Amino acid sequence: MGDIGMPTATLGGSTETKSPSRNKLFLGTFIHSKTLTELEYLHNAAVAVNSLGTIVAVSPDTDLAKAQTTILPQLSWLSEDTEIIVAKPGQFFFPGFIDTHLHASQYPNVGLFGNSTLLDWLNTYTFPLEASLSSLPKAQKVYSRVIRKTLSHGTTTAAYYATIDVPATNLLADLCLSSGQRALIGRVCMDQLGPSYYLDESPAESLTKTKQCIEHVLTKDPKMELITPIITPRFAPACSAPLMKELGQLAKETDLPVQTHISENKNEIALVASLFPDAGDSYAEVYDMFGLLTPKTILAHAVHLTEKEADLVRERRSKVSHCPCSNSAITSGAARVRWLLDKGIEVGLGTDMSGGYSPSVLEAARHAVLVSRHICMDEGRSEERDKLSVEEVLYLATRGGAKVVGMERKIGGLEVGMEWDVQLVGLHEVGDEEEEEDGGEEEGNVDVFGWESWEEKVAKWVYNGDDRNTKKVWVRGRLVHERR
Ligand SMILES: Nc1nc2[nH]cnc2c(=O)[nH]1
Ligand SMILES: [Zn+2]
Repeated sequence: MGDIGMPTATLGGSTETKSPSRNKLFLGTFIHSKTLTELEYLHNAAVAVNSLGTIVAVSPDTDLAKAQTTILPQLSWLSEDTEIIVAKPGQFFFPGFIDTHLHASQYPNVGLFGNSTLLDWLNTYTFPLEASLSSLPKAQKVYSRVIRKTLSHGTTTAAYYATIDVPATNLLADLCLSSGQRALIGRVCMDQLGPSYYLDESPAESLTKTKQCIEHVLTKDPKMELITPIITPRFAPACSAPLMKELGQLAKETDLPVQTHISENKNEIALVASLFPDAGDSYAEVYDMFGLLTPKTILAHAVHLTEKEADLVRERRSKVSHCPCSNSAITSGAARVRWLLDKGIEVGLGTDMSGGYSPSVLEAARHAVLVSRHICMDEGRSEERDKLSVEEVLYLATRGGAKVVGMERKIGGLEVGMEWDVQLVGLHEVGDEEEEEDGGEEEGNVDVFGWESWEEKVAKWVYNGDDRNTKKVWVRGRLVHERR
């Protein structure tokens, strides 16, 4: 595929992902998930990241002087060639968030959903906006902004839906490349249910256009170092059987990931049952019939799955993106995350903008905590373990998300061999006169008084933090956001 024929002065193409950068040494406190329930805290530690963005050393109890006499010689790095980044007291490095489900094209509509529910929300708010992004200047404006906004909230990897439009979808891929955000990019496939002005004309056309977008990404980032194409049947009601069959076949041939929605809303489920009577009232079975339940399939929502469906999802090793903000906003229901996890299904978090009202994975994490508490209350259960903890939702936002997008060996944690996709988080320490002279804006919403444990600081961040606490963000070792 060639270029898209519009002003793309900011686009860097494949060279961006390979641009030489310096070796870096990070010093300070590092926090990441050790297990689903446990965070690991490394204080006064040093992490060395090579010029390719890969972590090559993690050394606890190492200050700058020690790092200079131990780590750097071991790596044959010269001090003067190494960039040193030191976290201030109270700051900590944390893996970048992985948003396993969001619609880049819907970003202008965040917060706009009124009292709608899924099917009328799609017709009233969503399809008209998505269709309008066939205007490339408009797509450029929206996509540039959504990338900047999500990076500023610490999202280093995003599984994006674009629209049905090929040039605009390719533009989103180009902009992620030039901005340095790791992304899965999906052209939306839909050949039924939508309005006549926003539909693929036929299964064949949908397949051809999907292949064009895949080819575009593979031309720009042949090794999929930063961008991965993802096959994206919108959801079963919007895809004919022949289209889903073609897409299932494509997934098999290419071994690419797949993303779609499942069991989000009760009317949607009834619609699927009426459209696909052969699936025996099983939404999951519809996807399975067409080869779309693969180990690389991301299923957004899974709110109303039956026991049998969840078992099928587990058997196929497909993954679930939990989108609590969206499920509350458009009143879809409460997904039973503990139940999914107990079954052995991998779960990550999704903002699902703009069904979800916020670009922040941190917001999704705290909302996941609250939804899990509502599930306890609704079912009249009081078992502590039904509730998701701060540690658990941070796992879902990082390591869990990495498993959902199939990148658990690369991202989500801070081990040697992983890539440096990291955010530097800073909380406001009360009494820091210098900061108080800021006038408040940069202090953010989290006040730390000095007597909190690190576990308490992290909990305060999860419940009250926002983008003001995200001071810097790196992807593959490249600084992609800095709060000034
Ligand atoms: N939340 C959500 N669910 C969907 N189901 C089909 N399309 C969509 C969408 O754009 N958002
Ligand atoms: Zn969605």
